[in-house]
Order: sequence, then C-alpha cells, then structure tokens
Amino acid sequence: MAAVIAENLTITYEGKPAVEGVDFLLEEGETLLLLGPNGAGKTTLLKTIACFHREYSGELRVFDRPPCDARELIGYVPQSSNLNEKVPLTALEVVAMGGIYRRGFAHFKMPREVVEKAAEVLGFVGLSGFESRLFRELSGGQKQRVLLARALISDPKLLLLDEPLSALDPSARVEVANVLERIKGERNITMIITTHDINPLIELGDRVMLLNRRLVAFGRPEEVLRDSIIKSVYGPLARVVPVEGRLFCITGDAHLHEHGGGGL
Ligand SMILES: Nc1ncnc2c1ncn2[C@@H]1O[C@H](COP(=O)(O)OP(=O)(O)OP(=O)(O)O)[C@@H](O)[C@H]1O
Repeated sequence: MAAVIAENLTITYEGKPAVEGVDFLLEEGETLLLLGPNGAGKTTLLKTIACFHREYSGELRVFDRPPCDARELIGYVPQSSNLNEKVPLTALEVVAMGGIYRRGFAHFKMPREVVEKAAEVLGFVGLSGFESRLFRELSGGQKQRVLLARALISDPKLLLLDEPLSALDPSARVEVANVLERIKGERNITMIITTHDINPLIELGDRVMLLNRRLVAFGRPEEVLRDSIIKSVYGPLARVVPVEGRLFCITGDAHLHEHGGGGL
C-alpha cells in the first residue's frame, strides 16, 4: 500500500501558496529524504501530512486516508523539542508522554504498561539506564534520541522528522543517524526526513525529493542527485561528487554553513 500520495498538492497560509502543485507517491516502508533550501516548504509539507496544518488543495492521502483521519498512525519529531526545560522531566517521562497523549487523556500516575513501553523504546534508541536522568541535562544527541523514542512509543506506521540532525555536533549526528538506520532496518516504518544536509543521511534514502516551493525532482537518490538538478536549485557552484561509491552533495546552502554541516 502507498504510505503517502500527493496529487497536485498546493499548501497555503491565508491563501498564499507555500508549496505548489506537488505530486509524489511514497510506498509503505520507504524512507524519503526531503531536501530543499530555506523557505522551500519542507516543514510545511511535513506539517500538512501530520494534520498540523490543514489549508491545502489537491489530493493528500496517508495510508489511503485524509491526513487528519490517519493521526494515530503518524509519529512526528519536530525541529525543536517544544519542551519547557524548566520542568524537571526525566527521559522516561518525556518518552511516556508520547504514549499517554495517544490515549487521549492525562494521567497523574503513568500506567505500568506505558512505563514499560517507554523503557523498551529508550533501550531501542540506545539509552537503557537513562530512564531517571533529567532530559534537560542530556547532550544534544541524547535529547534527540529521547524525542525519537517519544515518537516511537505509539508504534507509528509513518514517522515524520523535521531536521533531526540540525543543531547537533558531528558525533551526535552520527549517533542519531545510527538510530534512524536501526529504525529503518528493524521496524517497518515509513519515514520522511527533512534535511538541509543530505550527506549524513544519504544511505537511508530510498527516495529523495528536492523541493523549492514546487517539486524540482523526486526519485531514487541517483536519479535526483545529479549536477544539473542540484545546480538548478542551489546555483552553479553546487555539485554532486562521488566518493568511494557514495554520492556527496555540495550545495553551499547558507543554512549548512550556519550549522557547520556538510556544505562547502
Ligand atoms: N505559520 C506560517 N504562516 C505564514 N507563512 C508561513 C508559516 N510557516 C511558514 N510560512 C511560509 O511558508 C514558506 C515555507 O516555509 P517552511 O518553513 O515550510 O520552509 P522550510 O523549507 O521548512 O524552510 P527552513 O529550511 O528554513 O526551515 C516560507 O515562505 C514561510 O515564510
């Protein structure tokens, strides 16, 4: 079954288009890397698939349902954690919150099965033993893994990740990319990952979308990551370089410099 189908999808904010006329089909179990410069509409597309933003025209189906009827199938990891770090939550509590909200009611005392599931997914992201550590005291990579666990606790069929590696140092990027590889390898979860820097994630991508308000390209990585396509968005200095059988994408995107990422 297709996990996500978009046909002539146009997404607007108060009538002004942010994403226009997009068509694509992502099969269940595939990982899509969603690439594009600042303001290209990546977050907008992700939020619309997650039913956080509803102003769109055209067709958008998630597991053959309108996005807002598929919410229990979707896990979302936002660009910044949206947690108030003044509240001293433990890693386990942060993860368990994903399980409690899913049930549609708040508990003062967490049900045992939620605590057990939270500990299990913390183990899956490599954080066994961190249950009672304060979230705010964790490193950037550990926090991002806790947020991944928070999204995984409800067993989503579709996981949407907005810039999961941005704001992380290089070793934390590797940590988080390894967990994403583990999710792809061991769970049949469809993933859509937005990124400015495709290089640390390239091996994960079954499909790559290059978005610049309109769909520039969608296909297998080797179909999309071509000099002519990359230059059409990022300018004449951008290029794709094969290194030891892998493709590296040099976009020179301003955001990459900002985060010290893989752009040159
Ligand atoms: N809440 C909003 N109201 C009005 N316009 C918005 C809103 N959110 C985003 N936009 C506009 O929609 C366009 C796409 O923004 P979006 O954040 O989706 O891009 P992006 O590709 O995720 O960018 P970045 O890489 O910088 O995060 C931009 O022109 C932005 O100003």
